[in-house]
Amino acid sequence: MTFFSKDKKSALQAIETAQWIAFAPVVFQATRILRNSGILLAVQESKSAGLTLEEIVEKVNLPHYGVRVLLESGLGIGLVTVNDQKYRLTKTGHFILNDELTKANLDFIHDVCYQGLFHLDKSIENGKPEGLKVFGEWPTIYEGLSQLPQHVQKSWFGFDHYYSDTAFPVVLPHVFKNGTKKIIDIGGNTGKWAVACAKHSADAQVTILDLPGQLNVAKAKIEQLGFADRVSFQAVNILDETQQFPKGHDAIWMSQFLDCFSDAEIVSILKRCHEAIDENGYVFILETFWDLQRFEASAFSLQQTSLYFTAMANGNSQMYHSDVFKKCVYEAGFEVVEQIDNIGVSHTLLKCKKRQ
Ligand SMILES: C[S@@+](CC[C@H](N)C(=O)[O-])C[C@H]1O[C@@H](n2cnc3c(N)ncnc32)[C@H](O)[C@@H]1O
Repeated sequence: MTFFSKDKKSALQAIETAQWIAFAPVVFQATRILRNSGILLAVQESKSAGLTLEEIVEKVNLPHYGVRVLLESGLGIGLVTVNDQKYRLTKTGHFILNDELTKANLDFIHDVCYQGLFHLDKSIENGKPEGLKVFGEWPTIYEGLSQLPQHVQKSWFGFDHYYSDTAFPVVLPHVFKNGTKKIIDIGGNTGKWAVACAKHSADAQVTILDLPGQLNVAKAKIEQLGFADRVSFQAVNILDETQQFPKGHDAIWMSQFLDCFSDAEIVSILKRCHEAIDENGYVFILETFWDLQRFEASAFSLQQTSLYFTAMANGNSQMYHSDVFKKCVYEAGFEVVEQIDNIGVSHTLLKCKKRQ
């Protein structure tokens, strides 16, 4: 990984970046409103002809002053250009408007994180998600997930599913290639992986472990899709170390799950996986590691996502560096026998076996 080993900016670029940081919340909110108000869409639809300020005001039905300040902000941000008083969309404006990844990230940051991030300093000091109190009094966001306001849930799931959805089809053949039939899915959430397994293999049997609130959602979905005879459920709070995992399964699957826990908690969970699985069993871990990304922008996104865990989720977990994570895998008694990088948007699959 060479992304972060050099200071690549000139002094001029550096002071410019410093201003982007100083004004980051303004840039963020102006961009969001330019998108949501229909201003960027109107400019996009005008194609190369472009639109004047007055024409945009007419199309979006907002005050002249408001549209003017937003468009001028959009010029500085680089979302639009202006020539002969006509505004046109830039490439960045195009991605803000049309790119699904950008939409998932932007909505997640606004709806789930924005207000709570004000408490990041206290979260760091206390090791607790102090920002979560903007939504309610839960120890972690996971206990509150099914009770969050509808639009917050929508953005949380939109973010979570955007990343895992693209990875699941790629990893299914790897998980099933050794004759795997019975799988435990820890942190199975809405049951997406269980459904994908049931569709992929007629023999697949999945046991979903999750908090009770999430299991209710998963159960309803699995029944609706007609897979109730292939999927079973066990309510657990994984942080309760006395709770053991069911035995007699070929594999344990954890996707975007262990990043919800601290280093010590990951070791504890994996040790219980070690007890539950026999010598020939595998533990499959699907994770996003910031040091294993192809693009600097992906590493950046994951590094910043870590602070969602700090301020909003649980105060002690993150998107890990793969070295830190693999140390936990080793400490729990496993070795990584296969590693597949660059799956979906940004995932790595770790296939782990008990160490001899
Ligand atoms: C980020 S989601 C991952 C969902 C899914 N595996 C995927 O790949 O999209 C994390 C899941 O872990 C569950 N979880 C978090 N803390 C937990 C706990 N203490 N005990 C059991 N499950 C927990 C959450 O309820 C949620 O379903």
